[in-house]
Amino acid sequence: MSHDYHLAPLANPIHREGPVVLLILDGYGIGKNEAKENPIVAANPVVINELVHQAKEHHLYTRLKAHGPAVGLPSESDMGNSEVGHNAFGCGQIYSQGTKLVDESFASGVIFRTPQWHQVVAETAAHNGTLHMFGLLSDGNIHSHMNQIFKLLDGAVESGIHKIRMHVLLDGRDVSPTSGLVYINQLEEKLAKLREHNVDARIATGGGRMYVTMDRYGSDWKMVQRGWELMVHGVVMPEDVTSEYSGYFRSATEAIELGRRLWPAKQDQYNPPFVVVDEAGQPIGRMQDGDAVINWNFRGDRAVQITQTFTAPDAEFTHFARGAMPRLTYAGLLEYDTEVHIPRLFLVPPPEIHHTMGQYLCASGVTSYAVAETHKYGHVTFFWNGNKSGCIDEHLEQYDCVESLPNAQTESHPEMKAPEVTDKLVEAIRSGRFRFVRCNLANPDMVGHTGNFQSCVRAVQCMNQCVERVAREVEARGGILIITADHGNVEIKDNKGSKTSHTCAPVDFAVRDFAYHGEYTLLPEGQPTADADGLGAGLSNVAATVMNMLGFEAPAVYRKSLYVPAH
Ligand SMILES: O=C(O)[C@H](O)COP(=O)(O)O
Ligand SMILES: [Mn+2]
Ligand SMILES: [Mn+2]
Repeated sequence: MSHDYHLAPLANPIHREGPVVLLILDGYGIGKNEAKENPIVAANPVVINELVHQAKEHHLYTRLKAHGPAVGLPSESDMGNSEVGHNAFGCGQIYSQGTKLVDESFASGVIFRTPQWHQVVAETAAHNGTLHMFGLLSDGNIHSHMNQIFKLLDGAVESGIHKIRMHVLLDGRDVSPTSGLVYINQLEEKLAKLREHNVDARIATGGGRMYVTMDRYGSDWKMVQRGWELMVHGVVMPEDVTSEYSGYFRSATEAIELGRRLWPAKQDQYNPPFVVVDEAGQPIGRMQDGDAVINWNFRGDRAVQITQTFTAPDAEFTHFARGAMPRLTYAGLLEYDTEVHIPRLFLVPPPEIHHTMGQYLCASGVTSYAVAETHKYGHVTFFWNGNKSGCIDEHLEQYDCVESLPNAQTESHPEMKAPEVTDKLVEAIRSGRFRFVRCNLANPDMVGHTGNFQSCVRAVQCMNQCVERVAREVEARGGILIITADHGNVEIKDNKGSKTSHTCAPVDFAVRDFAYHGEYTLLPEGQPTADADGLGAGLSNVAATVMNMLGFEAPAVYRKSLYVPAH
């Protein structure tokens, strides 16, 4: 039987003139009350603080868990991230996320019994080819994990593959900013062991993830081109070659150490690209007809473009000239886009997210609006809608995207495009056309990833101005404003720039209802929710809560609402 998406009305619904506006301050976690380590405290965002204060006074405040099992990740030590956070907001449930599904597939051995795995192995063997593997080299567990990379290597060797080339993207964004060599050393050790068993396994190319390969939402295809040239053609693009930095080295370590000496302030995420060459100066990992390629990242947003580059036919690929295309078998660790099916070949099926809030609201005739800048546009649309792009119902929904500045300008322009996103948001609220409005402001996260304390302070000050404008408009319309976040990031930094990653911090959930007459409160902080899993209030409890505010019963499959009617 098909699922009924009509929401039942709440027994005593509240009625508000204006919309319910959910403002996600991306990466704005709750940290220590210390100005020297918390840019939020240093910035003193009086409007946001006052909003939180008022919400607490009216019992319209709680804290939400935004990491670990509360968002479908394997353990309490897993920090939250935008994908799992926005999935949880948008679907009101907790699904086992990609990394967990991959771990489970390794544990059961299923991954190596799939026809897809056999295809990769068979194609490589049939052409006496090389298996190339690439992706983010760290244990950040947001896009990839070292343990999974090692298990793939073991599986390949057990399946009889005898030549492997690794193309590594240094992280420094989900792990500490210059930890790259730690992971390189671990990998080199592993590859040396494989070589002892007559497997020709080596690191062939590399570069920083935010300079090479891992673009998202089409914001900078040049990054993807750099990665393509490195991995496929064994070429460092001319703009990255100087008299001091040739781009071609005998090992990854040699390349990284030279980069560190030349640019001591550069973080791994921006590490210059390099190609490893043999004694004759020839790249050791250029891709050839009959080779196979595995992308070991499990998260989709930053894996889609490089995957398209590997797999799209000429007629469909317009982003740059790919040059001679070897015939390759390409597989993703996961399917990165479940709608367009990118890639066709993948080793572990991704989470299938059903019953999203958008499906229910559309079926119930609720109008909604979503806006963000490019860096986060897919978060508030694609991830929000259970990894589906586009509107669910174009008559009821409008999604807007404000074009981001290039990544490299985030640190020097910490306001990013927040003022422009706020313009759109305010306009949407003012239009009176939408009952539910959601917006992601990217700054606390994107600037947080630079690690620059002063930029973070400016980002938070900018957030404060944006929130002030939004609050004024929501007040004028007689609506409800909710401030929350998808995970922590900006709330802990230092003056050395050594903290660039997300955190396991909880986040605020603060409601400012401009026509409030005490009709409801929120379940107080620390109080168990009505959910059987005992996980406590988390991001996945937001959807049911918002549905109640919009005057509907939440679906039975959802985690429970935090909305507590007064009577
Ligand atoms: O991809 C990134 O930028 C980081 O690895 C994670 O950040 P996000 O989860 O906030 O997008
Ligand atoms: Mn985020
Ligand atoms: Mn982030």
